[in-house]
Amino acid sequence: MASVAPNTNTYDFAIDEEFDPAKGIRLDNLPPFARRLRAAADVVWEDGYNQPFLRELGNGTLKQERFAFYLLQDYRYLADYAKVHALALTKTRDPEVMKFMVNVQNSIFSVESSVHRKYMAGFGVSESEMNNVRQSAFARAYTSDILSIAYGGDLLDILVAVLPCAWVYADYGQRLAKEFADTLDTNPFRTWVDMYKTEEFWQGSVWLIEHIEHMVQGLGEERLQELEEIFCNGVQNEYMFWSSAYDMQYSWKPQWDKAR
Ligand SMILES: Cc1ncc(C[n+]2csc(CCO)c2C)c(N)n1
Repeated sequence: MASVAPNTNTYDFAIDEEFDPAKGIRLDNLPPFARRLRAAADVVWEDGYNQPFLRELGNGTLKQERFAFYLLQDYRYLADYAKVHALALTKTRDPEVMKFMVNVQNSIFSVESSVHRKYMAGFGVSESEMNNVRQSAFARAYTSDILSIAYGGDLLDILVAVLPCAWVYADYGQRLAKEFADTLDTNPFRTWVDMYKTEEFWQGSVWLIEHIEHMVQGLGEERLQELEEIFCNGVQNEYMFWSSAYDMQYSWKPQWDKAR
């Protein structure tokens, strides 16, 4: 059996500390609403980092077929994530927000999905197989959620809905790089960790956190709770995306996988 490391607390997130604007937004220096979101999602967030998929990805023992399942689902996910940003662009006339949305779309097609394509080519999976993958129930639930928010919600809803994607990945990427620093050189998943651990990826979250923080000023508690719900749901979807890939499960119940 693959060795599973004990729960390691590599996260600097300090829930009680005051935000110091002079330091800028960092994983250990979050403004109030971001801290509220992070605290509300904490149990799922930590379970996510400690789940088998991430443990084994970190120590290099994750089975290739589980990683390939994940990448195929993720490749499709990325296309929908780009569409969410395209829709967000239609909800604003603020050039800075519009530019961010364009940059994310560009980064998906030029940076992120090229890492996916490289891994898949190494696994002998063709582009046409990648484009015709059967979407899992868990992946569909996630993309349906964010797409419905993008179609029906306002800009703030969308920023909060896409924040878990950016923030969870930057956080886990940085933590994995730190925790498994000694063995990363020979880890087959190193390219993946290297991509998400970068400052550039974290800056995407910083941008979102800053704008969300600004936009929630003066909003009532009911609206803040709605946003918290969107965020926590996203973090849960991130968790299930990995755990269902680990189980290579397409349907809500594994025994339904073969029924179609
Ligand atoms: C299920 C899933 N959730 C989040 C990401 C990470 N991610 C997707 S797009 C983007 C920002 C711009 O490239 C980031 C960080 C992923 N790959 N798959």
